[in-house]
Amino acid sequence: MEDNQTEQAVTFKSLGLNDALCEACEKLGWKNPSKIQCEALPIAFQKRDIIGLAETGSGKTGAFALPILQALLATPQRLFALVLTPTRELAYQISEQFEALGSSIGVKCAVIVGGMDMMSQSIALAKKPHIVIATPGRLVDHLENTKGFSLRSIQYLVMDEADRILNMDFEVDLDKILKILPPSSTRSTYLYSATMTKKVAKLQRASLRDPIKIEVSDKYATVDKLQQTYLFIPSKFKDVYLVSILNDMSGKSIIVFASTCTTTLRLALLTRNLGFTTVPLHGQMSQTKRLGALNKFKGKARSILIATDVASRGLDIPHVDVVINYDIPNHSKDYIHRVGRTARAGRSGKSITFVTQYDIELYQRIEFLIGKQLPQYVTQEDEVMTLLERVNEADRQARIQMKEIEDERKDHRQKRKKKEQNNHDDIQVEQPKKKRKKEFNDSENGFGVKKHLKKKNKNK
Ligand SMILES: Nc1ncnc2c1ncn2[C@@H]1O[C@H](COP(=O)(O)OP(=O)(O)OP(=O)(O)O)[C@@H](O)[C@H]1O
Repeated sequence: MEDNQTEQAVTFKSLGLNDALCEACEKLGWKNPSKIQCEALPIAFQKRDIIGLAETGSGKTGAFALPILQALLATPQRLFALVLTPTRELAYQISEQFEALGSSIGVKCAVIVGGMDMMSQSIALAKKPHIVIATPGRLVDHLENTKGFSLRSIQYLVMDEADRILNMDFEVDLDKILKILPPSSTRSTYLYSATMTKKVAKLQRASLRDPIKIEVSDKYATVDKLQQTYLFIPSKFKDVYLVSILNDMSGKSIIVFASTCTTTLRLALLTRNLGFTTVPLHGQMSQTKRLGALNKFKGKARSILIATDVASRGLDIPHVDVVINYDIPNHSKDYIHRVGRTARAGRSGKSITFVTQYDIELYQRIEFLIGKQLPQYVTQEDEVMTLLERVNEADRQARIQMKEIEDERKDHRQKRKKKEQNNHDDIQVEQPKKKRKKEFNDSENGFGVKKHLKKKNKNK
């Protein structure tokens, strides 16, 4: 983490971290603490509440995980800390980091997120892990329905991506969680994000106890090593420009952000029809498919990830070279998180934001938020336009594929409904056991695309 390292003199040890954890940092290749870690660790060791604001990819996870692990080692206790995150993928990632840092002290984590089996999560909770990492909705489900599960003993509460967690859409769940936690006077609370709300009322909901605010960079700064650009194009040519840029950047790892699940799927199909190795990630996919897609991208089996904002916060995939905002984000703060998926931990990266005739106001808000004007991404329009026909054809195919996938889904839903109805009618009569139909949602698209393509090829 070149840029985030402070002077050689500051080491994890000199900040007061114990030997086991210093060794764990070394094993991860963390030679020196990052700026946010330098600031946060001593304050956390004094048991103070923290509001931590630092740029994307600057090591905030370590800044809250290390003091929690150090305290756990001093006073071992089950159900010691709760970490709340807005997305499921981020919960898994945080758990991996806790486990990597805490491997020598045998720390046990449980990830409690939606879309995964409740029963196996209940079993994991019954084993009383040290750290629970959860998305708010599923945690509330367990608090209400899993017998014997309580968080009354936790000593630490972390809200990662805190401004998002404190947003309206998590309000009801968060209030329920806060009500059953021990009072703030008997626990430490940490709020971390790259963008923090200034609204005092929102922060008060987290019921912090005289918190110390740590800001290691200018407000809402984007990373220096990130080369940000925009591209002003007519809305109708977004696809062809996207394909042209993907062509130019072949071999690089790229995340493309789109605003809806439908566009994400369409772009994934369109680009695949043109031979790119693309994988989509959006909220309408099953959780298993979401994790599968992400792992393919992380493992470099796919070079392009096309995603909605489920991937905009927190995901740490060091090899991402480029972020393309195909659709401009509706909230300017999301821009900071999206482009922060590249240029992490001192590496460099590029971002290109498409700005159409409809996006000018939103774009100006982004420039205002980051406090700078960005240069235009340079392209040769005539060269780009040579691709137009092929891109339009790939799009036409993609739309047909989407329609067929949707029809297949509807058909599947109807069959399932009918089956349920039959089972209900014949409740007294034992049904012959049918072989369970292969899960419909069985491709990495989450919409059975592969199956559909196979069938099509057969018909050819
Ligand atoms: N002291 C360190 N030295 C070197 N690398 C580090 C250090 N601390 C963390 N890292 C690495 O930096 C990367 C980014 O860390 P992390 O995911 O915690 O960033 P973040 O600040 O939470 O970013 P975001 O705002 O996007 O969530 C990770 O790969 C992590 O392993």
